[in-house]
Amino acid sequence: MAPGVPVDVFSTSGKVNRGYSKKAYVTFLAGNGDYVKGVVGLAKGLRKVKSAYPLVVAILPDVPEEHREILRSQGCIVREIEPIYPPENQVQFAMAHFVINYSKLRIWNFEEYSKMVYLDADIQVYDNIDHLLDAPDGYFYAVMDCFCEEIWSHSHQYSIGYCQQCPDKVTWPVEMGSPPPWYFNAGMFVFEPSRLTYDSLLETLQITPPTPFAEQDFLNMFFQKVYKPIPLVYNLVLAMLWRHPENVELDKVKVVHYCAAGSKPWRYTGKGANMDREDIKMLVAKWWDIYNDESLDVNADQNPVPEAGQTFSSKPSIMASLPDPTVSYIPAPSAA
Ligand SMILES: O=c1ccn([C@@H]2O[C@H](COP(=O)(O)OP(=O)(O)O[C@H]3O[C@H](CO)[C@H](O)[C@H](O)[C@H]3O)[C@@H](O)[C@H]2O)c(=O)[nH]1
Ligand SMILES: O[C@H]1[C@H](O)[C@@H](O)[C@H](O)[C@@H](O)[C@H]1O
Repeated sequence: MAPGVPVDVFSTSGKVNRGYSKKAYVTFLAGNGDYVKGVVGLAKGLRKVKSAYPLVVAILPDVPEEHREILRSQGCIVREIEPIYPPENQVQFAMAHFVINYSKLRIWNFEEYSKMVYLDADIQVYDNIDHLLDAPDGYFYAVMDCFCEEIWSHSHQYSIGYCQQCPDKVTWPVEMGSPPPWYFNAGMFVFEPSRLTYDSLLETLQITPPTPFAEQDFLNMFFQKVYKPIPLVYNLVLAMLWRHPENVELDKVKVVHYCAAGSKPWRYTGKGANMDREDIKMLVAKWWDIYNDESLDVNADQNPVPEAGQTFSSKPSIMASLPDPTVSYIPAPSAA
């Protein structure tokens, strides 16, 4: 199969899943801010699509007990993890708000699970995707990213207008060598926890300079050889709606990633570039329908779901101790 062509995960002739098979979804939560709402929404979304697997929440120590209790009452398995930082004195090279995401690497240590689907807290699942947990072992499955938003302005791709979503529109200049490897968005991926991989990830991180998209760049580099792109219905990065509408069939999308600036449903005001689009308004309303649906609560009468508009401090306390970026970014290894 040509590289970069999303695979049908069931027809792949890779290694077959064997052995014990405890499987789960996993997400990540840091700080005492409002991302807990995202996790609550996700837990309810998974319940709505009748997922057969639990949602594990890997939380940093700065998540308050009150929020942990909200998650437990929503049926989540709460697992505290220690933060991971990139090598000392180099945090200023990553985008400050993404540095905390290196901690996601701890989920490779959840060895009691044979396979997991990782989902960011700003993701919602609108269709059952349990079948991803039956994909052949030995690969890292994720959806290819789009380089067209300004947040990519540090990259060569952005500067020449190249995007892997439409590689024939602006082709990769021959004088720049081979085109960069396929690059995935790390808000959603399918992986196998493993102590060996975990140790190797942490060791490699120690000798890898941080880059703008933090763990996302790092995972792209680390799993480059075993990466299998899967169709974008498994992680619709919202910018695809206005950057590559020809690639999107919205009614078929199973997983929506509210990662575009201003699109987090629980912070959505309608202001900002593209935020007044009808499709965005519809997707934000769809997220709220699930979040507010009391029939999806585990114990509807005992559930302290945060109220809409409830205020939270927005910066994880662990990040408060990190310096803001002061120097220009090192381009990502595989996105540069
Ligand atoms: O205060 C915070 C900030 C982030 N998060 C967690 O970290 C995830 C990623 O953060 P954002 O959703 O704010 O960022 P993006 O969606 O823009 O992030 C994208 O780029 C990041 C680069 O670090 C990661 O790879 C991430 O998975 C990918 O979707 C969140 O969903 C959430 O699970 C928190 O819990 N609290
Ligand atoms: O990989 C990046 C990252 O996830 C950003 O946070 C998001 O805003 C971009 O759209 C995406 O391309």
